[in-house]
Amino acid sequence: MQTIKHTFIGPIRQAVTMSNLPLKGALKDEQLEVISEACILIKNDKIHQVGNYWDLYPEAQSIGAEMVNLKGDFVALPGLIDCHTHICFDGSRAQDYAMRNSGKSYLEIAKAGGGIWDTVTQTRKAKQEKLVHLTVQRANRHLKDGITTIEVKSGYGLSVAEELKMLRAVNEANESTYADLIPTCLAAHIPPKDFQRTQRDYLKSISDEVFPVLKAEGLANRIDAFIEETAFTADDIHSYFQKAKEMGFDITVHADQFHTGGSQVAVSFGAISADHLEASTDKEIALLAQSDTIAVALPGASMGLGVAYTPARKLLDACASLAIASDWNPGSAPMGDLLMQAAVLGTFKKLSNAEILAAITTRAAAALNLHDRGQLNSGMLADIVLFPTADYREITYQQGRLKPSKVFKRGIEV
Ligand SMILES: N=CN[C@@H](CCC(=O)O)C(=O)O
Repeated sequence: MQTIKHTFIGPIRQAVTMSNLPLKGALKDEQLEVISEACILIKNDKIHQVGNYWDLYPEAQSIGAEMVNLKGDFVALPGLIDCHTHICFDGSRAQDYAMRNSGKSYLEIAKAGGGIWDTVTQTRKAKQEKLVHLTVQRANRHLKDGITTIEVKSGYGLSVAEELKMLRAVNEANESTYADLIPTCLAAHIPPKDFQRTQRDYLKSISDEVFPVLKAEGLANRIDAFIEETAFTADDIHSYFQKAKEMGFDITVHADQFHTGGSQVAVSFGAISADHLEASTDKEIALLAQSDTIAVALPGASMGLGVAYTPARKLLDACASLAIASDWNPGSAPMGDLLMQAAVLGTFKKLSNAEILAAITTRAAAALNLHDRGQLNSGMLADIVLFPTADYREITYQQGRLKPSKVFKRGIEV
């Protein structure tokens, strides 16, 4: 028989539940549900109740809940969610960064054989155990920052064996960190330079030989592709995505990073999300807004490359859904600080607190097709972050410098 454990956290000056918000469109801070003098009662790994501290205190005591008595002011948010990362990699691209800062563009470096291919070379040399270790280290750094769910892409393997090595490493890493790692197969990152036949032949080898293993071993439910000049065209990807859909995978797309075209592919395949969108124009914004595909802004890539931010304000005003992710990777986004990047995007694109916080909680959960997290609500996973402040607005105001003092993952303080 399973033992039941209750945990009672409080008093919390403000619990920002992120509940009852629309999935799409602009949000105002007044739409946030903020419970003052709040508490959270946890039952095993789930939230049992969120309410007033004094109302729930007697019940918590009577059922013998473990009391987490908070001293001082705290704001509670649902565990943050980073819905786009590439944290499974080996090596550094400090050299690329210096080259970019001295005038070479990301695409020029890629065309000259550097960029993503450089990381592929270094990641292929690493043993699976080393990738597990590096991924766990990075995931734990994120966890300290309050990020309890982290999507992790492959895409630095680019062969049947190496892509599987990466995805097995991500799954193994998931066993060694409290954070939940959500693996995505990005074998369609760029065409591998050492594959002797056509790009379509390469994609066919992945869909024939990798997709069935992903299903059989439960390694990933998500298939991603980079639609770009130096990567794959809409035509290249058509049968690849069709096969992925037939097999029941969720689709996500690296879209409109430098040139448009990717978001059209994402919408036509009913992708869960279209990520990047720095180059999206009004046409792509309208397309995304009319679809169920979530737009994911990656401000860390804009900062890493020194290019324009995703038109987040326009997307929200057009009634698209917007998530924000760190894109943490060794090339375009080496910083990996989700909260800082989301807050800064907010200042440049005039986003409300509600829009920024929804983009890294409930809307980010939707971008991963996860419906059990992202809100402080009965029945949701007990993924909870406590920031040492009395006013939730301090979290974005301090632009990432205010770090959580306590993080709970599935009811356990980590
Ligand atoms: N744009 C393509 N992929 C990654 C960058 C990966 C890299 O540069 O290593 C991104 O999401 O930004």
